[in-house]
Amino acid sequence: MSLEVLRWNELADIKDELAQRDWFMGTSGNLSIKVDEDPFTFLVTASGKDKRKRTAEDFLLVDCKGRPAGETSLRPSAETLLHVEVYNLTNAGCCLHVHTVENNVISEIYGDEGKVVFKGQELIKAFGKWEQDAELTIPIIYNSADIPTLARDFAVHLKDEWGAVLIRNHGITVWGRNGFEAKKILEACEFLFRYELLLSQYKSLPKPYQTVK
Ligand SMILES: CSCCC(=O)C(=O)COP(=O)(O)O
Ligand SMILES: [Zn+2]
Repeated sequence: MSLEVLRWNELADIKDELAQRDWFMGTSGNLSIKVDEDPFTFLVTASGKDKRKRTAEDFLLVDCKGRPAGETSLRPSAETLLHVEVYNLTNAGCCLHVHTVENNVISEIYGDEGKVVFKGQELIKAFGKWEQDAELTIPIIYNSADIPTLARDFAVHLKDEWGAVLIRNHGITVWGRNGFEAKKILEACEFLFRYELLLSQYKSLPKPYQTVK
């Protein structure tokens, strides 16, 4: 089996899992996985598809600038430039972008601060943060409609080989050294977002309802 087919199947499996969680509402989201270093190529989702379906036209191979690497009628994701930045600036092997209600609400609540910080949460260990008082900071960037501008703002936060950036009222983009790691980070982020929202709802209840009987 060629490396491209191997990576295709890996990304298709990740896509199926994220689809089962209903993380591709209204054709939103895009995924990519590195295939080769020389010449540099990666597979990226075709734009505007229903990502809950598994078809032979789900992904296309693109080059280091996000242009189709061969003859195809498929259009790479409109947000391919963000994936290009990930592979250009980090050692990542996979990049995932999803829109969920939870990541959008968190990005709006903390948007003016430009970041959301998590502390005292077991799941920040998914980011390799194992120290007692470790903090996880997820940057939040402005959702520029101009994709090159969005990609430039996003690229500022590409320091490590894994990480996450929220795009305000748009979604989250995560990356990792491989598909397993990127998915782990995405799941951890969505857990933390849901926890934060549930906890703030609970805290807003009048005192008697806060008492667990
Ligand atoms: C209908 S969602 C708007 C575009 C977007 O944010 C997205 O994630 C999906 O775009 P793509 O071109 O990758 O299908
Ligand atoms: Zn998007």
